[in-house]
Amino acid sequence: MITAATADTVRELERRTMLDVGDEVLMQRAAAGLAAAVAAELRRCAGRLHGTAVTVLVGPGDNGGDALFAGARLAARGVAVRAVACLGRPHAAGLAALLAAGGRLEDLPDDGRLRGPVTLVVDGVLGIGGRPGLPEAVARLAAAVDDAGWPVVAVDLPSGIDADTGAAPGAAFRADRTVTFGVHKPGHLLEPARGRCGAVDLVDIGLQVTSDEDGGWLHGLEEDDLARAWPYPGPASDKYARGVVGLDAGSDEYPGAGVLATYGAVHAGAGMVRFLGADRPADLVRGLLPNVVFSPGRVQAHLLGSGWGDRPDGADAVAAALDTGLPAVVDADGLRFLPDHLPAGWLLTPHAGELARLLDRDRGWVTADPLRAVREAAARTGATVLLKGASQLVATPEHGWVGVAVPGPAWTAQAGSGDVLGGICATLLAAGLPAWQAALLGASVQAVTARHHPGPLPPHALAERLPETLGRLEARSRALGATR
Ligand SMILES: NC(=O)C1=CN([C@@H]2O[C@H](COP(=O)(O)OP(=O)(O)OC[C@H]3O[C@@H](n4cnc5c(N)ncnc54)[C@H](OP(=O)(O)O)[C@@H]3O)[C@@H](O)[C@H]2O)[C@@H](O)CC1
Ligand SMILES: [K+]
Repeated sequence: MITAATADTVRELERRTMLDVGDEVLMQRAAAGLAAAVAAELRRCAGRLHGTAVTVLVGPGDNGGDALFAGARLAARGVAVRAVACLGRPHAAGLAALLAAGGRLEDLPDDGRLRGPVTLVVDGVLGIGGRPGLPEAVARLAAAVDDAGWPVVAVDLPSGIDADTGAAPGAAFRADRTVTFGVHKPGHLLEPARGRCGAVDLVDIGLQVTSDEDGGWLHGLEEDDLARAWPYPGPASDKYARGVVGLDAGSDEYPGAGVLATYGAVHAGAGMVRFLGADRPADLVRGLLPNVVFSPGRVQAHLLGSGWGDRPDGADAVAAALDTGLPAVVDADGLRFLPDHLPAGWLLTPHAGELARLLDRDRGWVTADPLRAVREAAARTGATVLLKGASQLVATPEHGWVGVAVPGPAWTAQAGSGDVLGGICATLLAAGLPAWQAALLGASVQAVTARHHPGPLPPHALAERLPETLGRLEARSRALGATR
């Protein structure tokens, strides 16, 4: 699990730690970790440290201070280090340390082009104190560094991104490796910023990262977390332990959504699937999946809404499902028929456009800060909300942190993926998982399956590969259990 905290929370953690150790110590710890990471990167790309040339781009704050102190450590080991002052006046003590170690300082060239030998670039322009975007001259430099193809190590985060939201609304650096300190930031987990970070190293600087009760925290699932948490059936599991799902998805106009949701539920390991939707999708499902049942009866969770279109009795169907007291997934068209308040055991699975409609906002408001949007949706509806997209976020009234599913390849963003995902999540609800966990595991298992298969695969074909993924994850969970 990757834990991330917003800039304000990080500053509070730092403030508390500084009371114990003093303010210089944290920066020296950060610089030592950064220098070690840059040295490892130099060995990887040049095979040595001595005789390599590192250009350290620095801004006016402590992010530049980290970079300058790290540069001093590298200079002391035979690396030719020059700092380029990109914004304002560089951190005084850091600059003094670099100059004393034999490094030098240059101004930002007017044309944004770096001259002289460059083995690697360190981006220490802006850190958590940075506003998103870069002044024009620095933006030109970032583009030139990108074009030149030099390896880039970012200090804390690639300058120009928004640390707290993962947005990159203007120019920003692109790193091969990002070295962060104490705790990850949301920008390391959330697209599009995540895509600019490269590999992320976390350096321990002694912050006490204990509380995750307030609203500033994110937890990013990794594949091993998914392997540990998936509810694999045991030898004694009957169909009710594995979960009986009632699917009311698809319509005569959009039958495919019903078929895809059923593929998701069946291949995620539902004990039994009752298909309770319209006739046309029911006929298609009957022809494809003979294990599905079509009569009403006992279920443990509902799926409503995928492919409903303009269904006249949509509100009645949602109200009837609420009356059962069972958990439910509400997807797509079903989201238009919600009452004012829902239980936290209900899971809403909108994409950005649907979430915007749900909150009476425009889509841009959601995409500018998906974290804020998913939190607001959970608070307003009372339900758990999975916001689908490049980063899949889960917020619930049950706790303050937001979950981020394992990221998948971009090709999974295709029509029908959400229908399959609805079926997977409904199966996990039926197996007894809380809605937030069903959402995180469901979105993650779909992403992990896609990661392990060369795509693009159509959503039903990806669903058919879920059992293979689950087999691999179960073996992994046994291996993890054995080494615990
Ligand atoms: N705190 C700690 O204990 C530790 C912190 N550590 C390190 O400190 C980093 C945070 O340092 P920081 O707070 O000094 O902020 P940082 O991002 O370097 O620069 C802010 C300056 O940039 C300016 N500015 C901002 N945006 C701009 C823009 N778009 N365009 C132009 N200018 C812009 C801004 O100007 P202003 O907002 O005042 O106008 C201000 O002058 C953190 O990421 C980590 O690396 C580690 O050492 C571990 C211990
Ligand atoms: K940076």
